[in-house]
Amino acid sequence: MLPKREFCRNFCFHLTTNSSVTYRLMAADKQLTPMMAQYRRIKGELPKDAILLFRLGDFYEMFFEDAQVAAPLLNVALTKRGVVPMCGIPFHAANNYISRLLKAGRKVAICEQLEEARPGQLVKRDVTQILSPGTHFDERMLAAEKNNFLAAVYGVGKSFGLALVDLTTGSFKCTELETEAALLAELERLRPAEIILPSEAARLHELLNSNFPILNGYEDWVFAPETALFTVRDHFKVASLDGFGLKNKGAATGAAGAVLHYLTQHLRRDVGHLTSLSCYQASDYLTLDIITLRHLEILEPLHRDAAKNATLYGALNRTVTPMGARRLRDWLSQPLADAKAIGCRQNAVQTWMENVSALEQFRAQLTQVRDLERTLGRLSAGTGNARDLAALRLALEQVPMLRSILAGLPTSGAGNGLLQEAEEISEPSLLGELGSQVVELPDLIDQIARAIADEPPLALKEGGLIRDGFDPALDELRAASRSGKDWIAKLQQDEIERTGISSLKVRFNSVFGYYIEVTASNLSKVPQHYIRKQTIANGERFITPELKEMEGKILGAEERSIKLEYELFLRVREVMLARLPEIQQTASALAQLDVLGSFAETARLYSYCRPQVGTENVVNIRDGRHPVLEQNLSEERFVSNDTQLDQQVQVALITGPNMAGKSTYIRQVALLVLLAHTGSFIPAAEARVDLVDRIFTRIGASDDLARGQSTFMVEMSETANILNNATAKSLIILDEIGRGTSTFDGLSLAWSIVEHLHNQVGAKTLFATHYHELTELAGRLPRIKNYNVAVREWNDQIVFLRKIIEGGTDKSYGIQVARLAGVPKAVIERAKEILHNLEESELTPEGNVRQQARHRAERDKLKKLAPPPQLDLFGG
Ligand SMILES: Nc1ncnc2c1ncn2[C@@H]1O[C@H](COP(=O)(O)OP(=O)(O)OP(=O)(O)O)[C@@H](O)[C@H]1O
Repeated sequence: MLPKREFCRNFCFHLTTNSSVTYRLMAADKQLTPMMAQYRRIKGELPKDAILLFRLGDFYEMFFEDAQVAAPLLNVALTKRGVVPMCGIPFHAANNYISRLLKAGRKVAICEQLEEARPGQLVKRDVTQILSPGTHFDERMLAAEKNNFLAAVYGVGKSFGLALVDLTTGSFKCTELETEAALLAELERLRPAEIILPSEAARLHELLNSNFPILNGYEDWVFAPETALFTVRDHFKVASLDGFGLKNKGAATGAAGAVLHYLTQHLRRDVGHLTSLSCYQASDYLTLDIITLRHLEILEPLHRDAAKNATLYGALNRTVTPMGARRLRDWLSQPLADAKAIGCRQNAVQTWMENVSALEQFRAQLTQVRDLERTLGRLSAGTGNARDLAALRLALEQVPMLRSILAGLPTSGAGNGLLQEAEEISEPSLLGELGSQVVELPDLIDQIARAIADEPPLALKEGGLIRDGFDPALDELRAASRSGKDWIAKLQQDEIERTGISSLKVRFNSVFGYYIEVTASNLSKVPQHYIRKQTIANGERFITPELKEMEGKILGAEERSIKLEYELFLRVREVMLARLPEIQQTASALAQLDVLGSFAETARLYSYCRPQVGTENVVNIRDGRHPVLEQNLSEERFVSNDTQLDQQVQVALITGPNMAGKSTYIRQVALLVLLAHTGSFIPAAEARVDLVDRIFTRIGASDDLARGQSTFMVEMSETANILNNATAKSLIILDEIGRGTSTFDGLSLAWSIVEHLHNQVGAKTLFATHYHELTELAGRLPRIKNYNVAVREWNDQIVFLRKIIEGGTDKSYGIQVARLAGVPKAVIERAKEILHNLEESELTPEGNVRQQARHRAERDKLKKLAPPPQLDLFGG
């Protein structure tokens, strides 16, 4: 017998072709074989860029261009039949291969056989799923703690509409962004797995192309607000979108409509579980631009090989469910801009910290809820199985206890005197509010408990899903099958007695069904009415008419009971779907409670404090620590530092040796300010962090060679962005501005940037620099203060104290650091010699003294100068 694949190939090509003129036959529709005509029809109805996996027996086959594209991606052989290129993948390992195609950014259409194959007849086939990178449910590609967003972007005038759908969780949201930079930052934050945009929107394509991998042009008319309005209204069955906050938001409506259209029409997906649409506004949140998101390493480390927890998210994440982890990422990358909302979260964290045993109990219980959002996503999108129903039940069973723990907490979390704004004391309790959104569903739990077996299998069509006693018809079928099996078991005993063959066995396999097996030495005793079916190495197999009759009964009953089980599963699923909005609301509330609990747990473990949050432009931190570094330092203990930015000190200039801790310190301040805006407590002894409107960072040197920008160009573009967009409410951290060019150019730029920030912008600024000359500025401008990172010199060596102290410094200790780094002794000694000469005078190319120290004279002149003009730095 041919292996199945060969059989299929011969079969299909027997129908398809028997000569090398296949391609011509394919091209003329009327001459196509029935199967190829079927293939053509199905392929013709699909999105052009989808690769069609066409089920043929135990394989999925790809033909023509699909095969040519897929074979190298899948690393399978590209073969030919006639002139038709083809390749195939085994059905049982298809998921692995499909993942590879999705990872490569392709869409995959899966065409199944809808009936048993019968030789000589065309099998019914149709597409059951079209998958794309932003719309699949493949666990191997999904990260539990990350959303898998499909995004749609639509530009109207200067605004951009952005809509996001995560099919795996049922999350659907949209917003409008006013600038390209804001759009890029939001996309960077959310990192969609796939983005659709109008095909003709050339500028948008250009803008997104270099930053985001999977962009798909989609029909322009679908984005038009009038069409989109209709699509969204139709999906939610509402007359107006005002209730979603979409009034007068053409760009957001366009994007939301397009994403729905793409899912339902292009990918033919069921989106019934997108039960709500939330429209959010950038102004509700602290603005973090793309550079800040990356450089502060909020969600992802800058360097791929960095430890996983080397991010703010990694250091803060103590959530106990994946949905909590996803929500935490959201909160950290989208800090709040409203003191009241921040106060509500702080109250919740504080309540937990004051009720630690309740917190522990709550978190232990919450663990059992697992990924309720994704369980719901799978069930409602039709990919879920009975195990998902069992998981849903387990999650819902935790609800009464979770609610009762919440109910036992004091209603107000405030009251330790740290709060600055008295009105926050009367805020409604966020814990109470979230608790009221967690819904108990005893009927549904009961229904699942009665219906679904304790440990159901993964497969839905092999039985074993439904409990005995749930459905009388199923019980009857099972009884029939069981009694048949008892009859067969008894038959073996009876036949042994009747024939005297003690080794006689009644067995079953999927090819022959039930049969009687007799070993070679006993064949002479086989009765006349046994019908020989097969000879095997050590004996023979027989059937009898009565055995076959009973087999028919058993198999019939089994087949029907499996079918019925599947129907019953679908019925229970329907019951669940009727409660979908309540369960989604419960999941969302539990995700938030998980984050609040995680904030409390981190605060408790690392002694965080509750920052006061006001509106007067003050940042005053006592004994602040870097949240990530403090958890990751193995050799040193983290040294805490203070920060004071207010009406008196607007710009803090931080000098100090290499390696002393300048960058760490300024990043730490930015992270603590950010963290305070999320409602989390922060690693400090005491803190007041007033609201800021944006956090800007200019850190580190990175080339953007892909876009043809040099290190210095990148540095200056980032600086320009800051100077053009910062306000008096912003926080800016600048690390070594000007380093990328010649000393004098760099110093001049740094000098005038600081002046501009001080005189024109008024933003709170931390400026770490190696230009000691800049410390002169503190004497000239009122709100600039010098700090340096203390070191102790000892026998020509330095000890880093990591303490930020007031005052400037004029030594870099670069040579000492070079020695610590292992630079050869001879080089170090020569460097010292050159340094000495430099300090005294200018050098010849050989490193010898040439003339008197002009440098020093210039500095002295500078010191004597009366208050600015600013360009006098190197004048004269
Ligand atoms: N407060 C601190 N407590 C303990 N260790 C610290 C502290 N601050 C910094 N460090 C350690 O010192 C190292 C160097 O710090 P950092 O990169 O901030 O120095 P830097 O002054 O910016 O150096 P450079 O000027 O060479 O860029 C950090 O990687 C960290 O391990």
